[in-house]
Amino acid sequence: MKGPKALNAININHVYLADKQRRVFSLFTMSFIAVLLISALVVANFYIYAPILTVMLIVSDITIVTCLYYYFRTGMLVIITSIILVIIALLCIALVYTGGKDNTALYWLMFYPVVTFVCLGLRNGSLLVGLIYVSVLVLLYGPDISQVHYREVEKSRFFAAFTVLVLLSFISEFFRNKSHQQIADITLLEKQDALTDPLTGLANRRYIIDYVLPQCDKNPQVYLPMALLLIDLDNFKALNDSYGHDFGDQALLAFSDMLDEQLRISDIKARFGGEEFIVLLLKTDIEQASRVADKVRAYVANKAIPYNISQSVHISCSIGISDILHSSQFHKAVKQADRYLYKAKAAGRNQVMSSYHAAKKSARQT
Ligand SMILES: Nc1nc2c(ncn2[C@@H]2O[C@H](COP(=O)(O)OP(=O)(O)OP(=O)(O)O)[C@@H](O)[C@H]2O)c(=O)[nH]1
Repeated sequence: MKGPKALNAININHVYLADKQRRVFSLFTMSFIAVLLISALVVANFYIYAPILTVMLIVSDITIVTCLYYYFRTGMLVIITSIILVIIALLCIALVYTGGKDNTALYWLMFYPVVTFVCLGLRNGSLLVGLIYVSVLVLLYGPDISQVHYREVEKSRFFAAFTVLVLLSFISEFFRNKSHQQIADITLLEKQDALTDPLTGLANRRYIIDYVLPQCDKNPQVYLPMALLLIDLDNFKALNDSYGHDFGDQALLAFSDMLDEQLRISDIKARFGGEEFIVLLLKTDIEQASRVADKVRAYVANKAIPYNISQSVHISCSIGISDILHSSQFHKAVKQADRYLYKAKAAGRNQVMSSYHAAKKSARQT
């Protein structure tokens, strides 16, 4: 069995969108509380705090609100969250330096690791939490530069509690992130499975209906005009009867490789069922598609498929072509291509039939 090579377009954006919503919601909740607290600090302690700290608090408030405004305009979640959390980290460090109101600064730090891991994830969160952890460690136990002196017992109790909190926040984010990734992987695999032919790894009918046509509707300039090739392997029953069902499977696999070898990566190749395939040639008209189909037909007919060490087998295919000028024409186009395919079979198989071939034939006759 081959991998789902044709299905790169499948995405699981909804899984990532849910995670983004979680982060956005956390960012706004955190920012709302931060702005409220900072404003309350400014108002309540206007005469107590040093003017520099008051100015810092006001500037921080304004910067946080401006950042949120820019998030609405640009959607740059990680950068804006990082800026806001750096501002809050600097404020926390300044609070520890000054002691805050009645030396309560250390208590406010307790929120920081939880909020930072939730909003920024494991990697960026670890950087910022590490920064604040080291800064506070230096302020409390390093050179005596702080404006306040915390009691030894207060410092050691704070550090024990803070360290446990940092570790728990890290562990919980680590496992949340891991399970989120596993859910994303499983969702992607399930989605690919549902849209893939298990034998050839090509797309299936559902992929065309559920993915290609809606995409074609959204971005017609990328897809249209589109040519539809309905391809059926010739005398496949006889091949199965002569060489066995396993070799029949091998021939289907070899045929899907031939499609890959002959067509562009951007062309959509799907197994429609049994020994019938559909190829959608993007931005291709009937004349170009007829040439491509002739090339594929000749290639398939000439390529030998090894049966055993001494023997190989040739297969052939018949192709009917139609064109699609709007995604709504798909089902009609399949029926039209099927009519041409029937003509190709009736004309002796190993043939391509399309309106272009029909026009050429009648031009030759006149
Ligand atoms: N090995 C194998 N055979 C399959 C598979 N799917 C369908 N078939 C066989 O393909 C054969 C198709 O036979 P028919 O529909 O009579 O067509 P045909 O023999 O190719 O004849 P024409 O299409 O008229 O050239 C059937 O015998 C199916 O059993 C598959 O996945 N593997």
